[in-house]
Amino acid sequence: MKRSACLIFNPVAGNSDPDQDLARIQELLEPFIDLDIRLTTPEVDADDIAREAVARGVEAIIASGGDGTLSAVAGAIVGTNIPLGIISRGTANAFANALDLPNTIEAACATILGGLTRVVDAGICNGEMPMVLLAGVGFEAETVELADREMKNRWGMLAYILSGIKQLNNLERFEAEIETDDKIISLTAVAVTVANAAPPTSILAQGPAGIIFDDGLLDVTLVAPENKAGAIAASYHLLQTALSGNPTDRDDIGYLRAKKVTISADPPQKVVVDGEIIGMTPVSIECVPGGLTIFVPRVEEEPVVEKLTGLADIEITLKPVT
Ligand SMILES: Nc1ncnc2c1ncn2[C@@H]1O[C@H](COP(=O)(O)OP(=O)(O)OP(=O)(O)O)[C@@H](O)[C@H]1O
Repeated sequence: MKRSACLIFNPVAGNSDPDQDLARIQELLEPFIDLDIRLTTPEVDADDIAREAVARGVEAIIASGGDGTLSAVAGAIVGTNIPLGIISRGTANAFANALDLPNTIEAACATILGGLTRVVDAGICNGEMPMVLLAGVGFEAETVELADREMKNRWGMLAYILSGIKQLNNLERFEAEIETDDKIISLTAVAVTVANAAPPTSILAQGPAGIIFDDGLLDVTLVAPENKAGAIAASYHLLQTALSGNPTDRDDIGYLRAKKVTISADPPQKVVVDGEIIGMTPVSIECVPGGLTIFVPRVEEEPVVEKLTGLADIEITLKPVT
């Protein structure tokens, strides 16, 4: 029997032609999946459509849009066991990058058609708001707020970097208190980030490097430089941490893992969750182990790590298979 899925499609996400994108998705998926296509509008958000699809008991949900759309759909289906397909068409594609998912339409559709699923963690903020990627307090929230729609349209991914650089001039330190299951930590910080999953570009989350999104724990990074020069050095170091996969060893950056984290700040700081400002501190975030089921690509076969051709006088004798 043909599979079926509700496709939630944001027609204004990213910079590509939405009609072409939708036609391509239909061309790739519809031979194999009956698609119930729902477009988001300024009035009807992706999470409303997703909740309605869950209530109808759909077999699978496919979300296509920028990080806002993907997070909204994922958040609405946390805990439902309905498999989620992701087709990224946004500016940063943090969602796909954080969860090791492809970010072209073709590869994303192939992943959905492959049918392989993986259970990953989610998070819940203040007991009610779902979180899939990360919550940022302080610097990250201010940076996200600066990178508005116009800037993203104009500069794409660079918008976040430019607003980060701009924000360095208004660097504000605050007294942070971080409470976990077994500790209360007080320090003067510029950013506290709580990640369930994070792409390498979310540098303020990279204290531990390699963030694990199915271990039942949240990864907390504390960034506490004393001044702007320290903040620049710490940011650069975190970028290297992300790229190398080695945890930080700087004195002004700390990290820990916890199931639940509560952050207070003096003065109170803005809080951003999955790219949206949700309010001010205090904020509480708890891990929801195994909260999401997503379609994932098949693990690539190991690349060939042998090259023996072309060597002068080489002789190779194959041994019998034992
Ligand atoms: N038909 C529509 N017309 C106008 N706005 C819409 C429509 N559908 C959704 N939206 C708005 O789009 C926003 C979500 O956009 P989304 O994050 O998916 O894309 P993006 O902003 O291009 O991506 P990114 O965050 O990666 O830059 C929400 O604010 C939502 O209200």
